[in-house]
Amino acid sequence: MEIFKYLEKYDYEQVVICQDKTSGLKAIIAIHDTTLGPALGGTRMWTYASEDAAIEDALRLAKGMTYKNAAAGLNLGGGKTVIIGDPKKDKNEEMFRAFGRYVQGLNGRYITAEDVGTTVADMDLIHEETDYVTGISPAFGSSGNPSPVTAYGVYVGMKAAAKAAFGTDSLEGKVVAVQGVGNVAYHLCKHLHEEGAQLIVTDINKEAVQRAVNDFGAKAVEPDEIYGVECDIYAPCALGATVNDDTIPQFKCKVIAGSANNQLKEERHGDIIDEMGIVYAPDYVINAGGVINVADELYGYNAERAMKKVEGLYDTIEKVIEISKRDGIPTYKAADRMAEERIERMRNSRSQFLQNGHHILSRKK
Ligand SMILES: NC(=O)C1=CN([C@@H]2O[C@H](COP(=O)(O)OP(=O)(O)OC[C@H]3O[C@@H](n4cnc5c(N)ncnc54)[C@H](O)[C@@H]3O)[C@@H](O)[C@H]2O)C=CC1
Ligand SMILES: CC(C)CC(=O)C(=O)O
Repeated sequence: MEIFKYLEKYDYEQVVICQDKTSGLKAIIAIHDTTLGPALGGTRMWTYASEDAAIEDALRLAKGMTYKNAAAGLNLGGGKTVIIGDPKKDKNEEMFRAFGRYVQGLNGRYITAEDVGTTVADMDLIHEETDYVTGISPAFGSSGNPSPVTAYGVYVGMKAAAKAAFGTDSLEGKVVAVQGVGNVAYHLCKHLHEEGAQLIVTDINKEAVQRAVNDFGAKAVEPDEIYGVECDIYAPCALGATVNDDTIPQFKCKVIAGSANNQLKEERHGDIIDEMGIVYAPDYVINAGGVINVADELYGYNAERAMKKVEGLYDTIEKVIEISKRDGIPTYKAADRMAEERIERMRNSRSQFLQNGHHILSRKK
């Protein structure tokens, strides 16, 4: 990968490569844009096919966080970390402590949290080395695992998308095909089941599938069958890029709304599904519940306040759909426009000199 060419193309600020031989830590912290504030985004631990694939994932996810935080109205920029390794086998205490020291070294430019493959316990270890970590144990006055809150945000956002597609936001009787029934999707399935939706689920983890079958009466299908099942809504809740040239011709859904980051393999796939009349709830808008929740910790965590903001994702999805209709553009472009406009407004807003302790004047005292 020609890294500087890529960084320049999408205007990244910084990439930190972290290595700690003793613990086996190999991590990439990507900071995309801090116009709105410090970069907040989770840490993913995953086995990547190559180092290039890991770097590319970190970069794509970090940029997604810039847009997610901006669209969610947070005063935060976008960043993300990937740790290369198998979260089931390769974790150790020293690894997360070593990573915590790298985060501390960035002195608040980047704040981390959970993502795929990392847990509250991992965040607690990072917290031993730095305060720039969220989603730590509630015992520390923190918000804990963001997944149930992300799931609630996806649920309300799905209802808003359903309203645009079916004329009602009721999900009773709707068939929802859920790909990946992990941390977020298990809770999503619970909300959907309670509202009377019918669930079709898949996962590469057979136990996860069985749990959804037992708890919610879901119908299980094989991983490669999920795209073509008869359903009203496809909810991608595993990894990214599942809306692509191979899957689109199989889709029978009228709505795509799920928690996965980077659902469109390429932007043109967002154009194709739009032409097919599928209502797409842009990934980084609908899955912002978790980051909204952990970001609240920066003000002193208040669960009620955070949930109120997460409920607002219904209106945000409606707004994106409105912009899409008004401007005749696909929803993914409408979301980008909304996020970019906010960043631009803040970048261009008048700045007045403030004595903030960092200016040369403060050294004169
Ligand atoms: N946890 C959170 O609060 C947030 C998560 N997200 C995104 O939502 C997605 C899910 O996150 P989590 O539930 O936390 O992760 P998770 O790791 O708990 O769940 C993902 C599930 O997908 C399954 N999976 C992986 N590849 C698959 C495939 N090819 N076919 C079927 N199943 C497959 C895994 O076995 C796992 O059960 C990720 O893309 C994540 O980045 C986004 C925002 C916040
Ligand atoms: C708290 C998080 C789950 C933030 C994040 O990394 C994300 O929303 O993808």
